[in-house]
Amino acid sequence: MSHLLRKPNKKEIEKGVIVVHEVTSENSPLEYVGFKVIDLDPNAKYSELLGNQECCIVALTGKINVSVGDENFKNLGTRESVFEKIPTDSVYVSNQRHFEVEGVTKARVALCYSPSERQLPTKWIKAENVGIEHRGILNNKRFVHNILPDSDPSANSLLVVEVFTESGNWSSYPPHKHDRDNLPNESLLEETYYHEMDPPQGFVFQRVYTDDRSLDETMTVENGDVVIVPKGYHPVGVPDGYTSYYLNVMAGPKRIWKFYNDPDHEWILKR
Ligand SMILES: O=C[C@H](O)[C@@H](O)[C@H](O)CC(=O)O
Repeated sequence: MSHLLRKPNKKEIEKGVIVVHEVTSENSPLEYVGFKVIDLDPNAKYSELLGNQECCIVALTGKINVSVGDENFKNLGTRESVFEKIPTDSVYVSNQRHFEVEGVTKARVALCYSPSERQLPTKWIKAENVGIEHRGILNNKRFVHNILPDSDPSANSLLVVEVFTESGNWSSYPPHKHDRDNLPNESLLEETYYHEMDPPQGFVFQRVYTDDRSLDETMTVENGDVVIVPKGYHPVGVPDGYTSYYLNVMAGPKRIWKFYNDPDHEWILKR
């Protein structure tokens, strides 16, 4: 199995709190991006004191209460399944802050991390304020919920977006990369993909590759898997009959999303 592919690895760290994924700089090739998926039973609590990291808490499914210091956000979350295709609530938490997430219902929560040394205000990113963007034509159509885009100055280095790709379409396509700190042509952003499939027995193919093919991994990615993108192009193809969801976390030395398309495939944009 590719070293970039992570299957769910559930660990109950305390009653009703299950860590499904944990990607860190210690257990991955990533230096900037960290990522966790947590399942919470009703009334179960997960808490953390952040060091020099910021965190975006995404209510993937179910309802949660979030407290950050003396700020409390109640009944966050808008959906029982990501495939309701409606934006959800998130909370931005800055460095050196303590947060707690409590399950109101059974809930799945994504914790998206990146470096932060300049403490910023805690922010409830309300579902109704999440920008929706339709991209692509023909079989390259997908739509995006921009949870924490680079146009939102609420974070120091973190970018968070969720992407829906319908049956028979491709996304993160034409293949693009952002692995060079070379603005204005390209920014350097590491990335993680948290994937879900509808129906759940589905799969997508994701390739992660570099121009010199020193890295060239093509993965069969299933429901609940995580793909790590330290560098390179990273297209996703969705088989007929299935809908793909993924949550992207990106971070790097500069909080700008400027990607570079693979010249071999950029022609498809000119159809
Ligand atoms: O770089 C960002 C990720 O590859 C995805 O968020 C991608 O941009 C989604 C898409 O536009 O197809």
